[in-house]
Amino acid sequence: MLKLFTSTAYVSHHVTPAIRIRSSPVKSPLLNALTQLTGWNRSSHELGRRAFSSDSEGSDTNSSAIVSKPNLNDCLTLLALPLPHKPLIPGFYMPIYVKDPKLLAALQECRRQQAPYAGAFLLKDDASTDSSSSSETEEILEKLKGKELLNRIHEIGTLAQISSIQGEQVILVGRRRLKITEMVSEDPLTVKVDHLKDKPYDRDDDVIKATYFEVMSTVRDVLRTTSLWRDQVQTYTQHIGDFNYQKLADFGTGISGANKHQNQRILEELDVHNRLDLTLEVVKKEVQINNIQKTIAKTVEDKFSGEKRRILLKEQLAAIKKELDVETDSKSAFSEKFRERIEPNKDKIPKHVLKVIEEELTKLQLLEASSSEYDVTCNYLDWLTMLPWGKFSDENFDVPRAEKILDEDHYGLSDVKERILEFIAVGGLRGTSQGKIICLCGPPGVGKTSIGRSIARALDRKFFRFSVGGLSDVAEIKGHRRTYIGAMPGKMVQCLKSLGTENPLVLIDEIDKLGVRCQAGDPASAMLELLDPEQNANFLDHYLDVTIDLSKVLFVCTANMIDTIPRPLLDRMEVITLSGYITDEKKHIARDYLEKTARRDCGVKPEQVDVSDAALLSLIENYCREAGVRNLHKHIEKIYRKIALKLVRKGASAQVPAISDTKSLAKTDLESPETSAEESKTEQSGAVAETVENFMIDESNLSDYVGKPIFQAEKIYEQTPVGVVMGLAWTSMGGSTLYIETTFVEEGKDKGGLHITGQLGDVMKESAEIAHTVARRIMLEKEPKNHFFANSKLHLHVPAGATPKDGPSAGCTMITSLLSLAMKKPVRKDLAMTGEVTLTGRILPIGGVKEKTIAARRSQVKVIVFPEANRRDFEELAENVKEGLDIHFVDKYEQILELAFGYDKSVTWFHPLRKFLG
Ligand SMILES: Nc1ncnc2c1ncn2[C@@H]1O[C@H](COP(=O)(O)OP(=O)(O)OP(=O)(O)O)[C@@H](O)[C@H]1O
Repeated sequence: MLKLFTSTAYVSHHVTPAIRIRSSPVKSPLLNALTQLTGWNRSSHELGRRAFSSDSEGSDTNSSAIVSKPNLNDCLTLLALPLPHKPLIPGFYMPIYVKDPKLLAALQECRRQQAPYAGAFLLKDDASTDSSSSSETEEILEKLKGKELLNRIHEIGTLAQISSIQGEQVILVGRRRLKITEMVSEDPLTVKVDHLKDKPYDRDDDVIKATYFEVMSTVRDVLRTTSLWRDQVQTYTQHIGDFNYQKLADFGTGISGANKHQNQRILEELDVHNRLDLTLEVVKKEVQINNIQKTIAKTVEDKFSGEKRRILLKEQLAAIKKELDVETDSKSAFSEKFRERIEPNKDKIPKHVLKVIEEELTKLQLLEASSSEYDVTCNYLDWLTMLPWGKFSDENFDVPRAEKILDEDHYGLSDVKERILEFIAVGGLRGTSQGKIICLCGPPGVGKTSIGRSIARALDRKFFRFSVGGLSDVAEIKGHRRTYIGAMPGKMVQCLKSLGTENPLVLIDEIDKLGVRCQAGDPASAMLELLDPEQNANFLDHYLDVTIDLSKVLFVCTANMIDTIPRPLLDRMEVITLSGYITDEKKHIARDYLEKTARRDCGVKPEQVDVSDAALLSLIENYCREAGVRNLHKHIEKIYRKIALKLVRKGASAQVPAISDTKSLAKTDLESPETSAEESKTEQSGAVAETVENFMIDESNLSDYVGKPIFQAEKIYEQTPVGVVMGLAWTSMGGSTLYIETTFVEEGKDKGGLHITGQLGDVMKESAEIAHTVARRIMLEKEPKNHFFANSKLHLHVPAGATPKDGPSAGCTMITSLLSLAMKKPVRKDLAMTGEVTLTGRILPIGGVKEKTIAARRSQVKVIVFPEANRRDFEELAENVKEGLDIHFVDKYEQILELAFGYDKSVTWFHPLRKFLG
């Protein structure tokens, strides 16, 4: 029996509830017809002609095996069966459900009378009903009878063989095309029909042939994708006959997913070529749908396999990470890590911190691992648990050891060292050195930072340095709030984390250059909170959000001047001044420290270079006059670099040991001069030493190494001319000498006046005016007839004109310069002076006594005049600074007159003054 599973075909594309048959596919193997179909090509055309040459009548003959009785042509009056969803294509099965008992009985009667045929007609769409609702369509079918039904069905349909009737289910097999001609009876609807014949066509027409081949090839494509249809081919050809043009068209339509209208249209088409065209359209669409279906299936499959692969890889990665102990991304691993960190010193962690850690750990468990909040919490916990809660390095208050360390690292600075030792001694007695902020103040390069490092070494504390020069963002000190993206804790928390102890020595560099209050906050207040011993036991970093105890931290600040340090900060500091080095000190530092470091850094052996004392002196005097030694260090390095190059060029490098050897040698030099001397002696005695080149650097060839001298002598005049006096000034770079020059411009009755130049600040300008008034008064007192000041226009200048200057301390120098001009007498040789003067001629104290003394020595000054009030400052100076100087302390200007001009016995009005001075 023929079994074509139209229902299965519909299931794949159209779910048709009315057709509820579920038959199992035919299990017979692929037969020749399939082979023929799938292997069909143009070369087998002849075969094709033979196979498909039979016409529809012929096919009827072929199919007589199943439709043996009666002759189909006799079936002209038939029961009309309405089909709700699809017309019946000839050659295909269709199960239908007949609920009308009358119709069912009539159908059974037909079967019994050996004329098992009926007409199957597609129900037309009704505009008033929703054709898509199959249940409604069935209801309508039940109600429609007679004429009404006739009007609702298409007049062209199919002669259907009633294959079987089981209960309500009737299985029909399409045989031929029919057309209703008239109604015979109403219930059940019986009609008269004409059997339709295809229009005649030319089988050898190229176009129809080509269309046929195209339909064939497309059907083959459809069959390739659906194995089910392959079986249908076999069955179809077996029972209906080979594929002629018409049958191929019907077969293509039957297996396609075309809708009922397309199917009906093809059914009604009697022109074979047109029918083939229409079939081609629907099978092509079928191929397209199949392709889309394949793509969708593949995408879904890929997606599934990709996702599965990802999960698998993730699991593998987690396992590998766990194995390598780098498991960090899972919640439990993180929590475990944080717990492991806090567990050993849980008792030392402050309670409030421990509480926050626990809270955050609980929160971590509730968060989604992919959320940003999760990352923030992890980072926060990382910081909290990494801090050295309750960890301290043991402090060392051994004063002799500290003294040794300080001496080892720095030459001189005895007063500074003494202050530091006092500090350590106090710390030893108290058992702690906290609660103090040391501020090392002095010009650049005097060793403030390196002293800070030495203090840390002496106390056995860890060292951390951060510069606050120009810092204006408070977040640098106090951290960002955690809500900001990329938030970080402040410098202090970073310091504690990196050092791992709660009591390091923190060097805050350039505190005098702290940024000003701005939008980002007031850095001075933040610094105060950080440094103040009263406040810093509960320092609150914005990021950490829990208070931390910084009272154990020893803060050392450095500054170039104290004037710009915020007052509240300065108040809490213990200022230690480093005022710069005199030539002699610089010489020692250069010899014992800088030369050794430079030698080590350049890989030169001690016996290869000899820098003479005179060369060093010239270097200090003519190249590196500043208070510190950083520039001197650079110049010495320059010399050694040039020597290294010369050595290499001359091939001496062959004898110079490898860099690492020289480094270790140089290091030994630094650590123990005696050992290095011995070593070098031994080497000198060896064969290598004989070949080593020796460079001698003295005053004469110094410029070959460091270029032309930068400084001319500060001393412009051997003997200061009339109207010129040497003053002493202080700058943040150290002390310096400066000349005050006054000259006569023009004379005229009551034309007396003073013109001032030299980039002087307001204070210094006022000072010059005061000096003019005081000088005029003194002259009037001593020589009433001298009207020099009243009638002379004068000009006062302070070189160098490009350098801005200010301050009152040049007052006495200006008066002396004016008087020298008035008296036309130069002041005594080698004299320098400093001191503020009041209008009544009193001398007020000045600052920078040490720097000024050092500057005076540098300019070969022998006699210095200081205010009486500065006597103590001077007496505190080291002996080597004071040595060989003739210092005079004055509190009235008249005393300076005697010192400056007393050498000239012709000035009679000095004598009473000399008596006064004793
Ligand atoms: N008394 C000294 N003995 C030995 N070396 C010294 C001495 N003073 C300074 N130095 C050396 O001079 C160099 C510069 O010192 P340092 O950097 O400490 O200066 P600073 O005062 O901190 O300068 P700045 O104010 O510019 O920061 C360092 O190499 C230091 O070792």
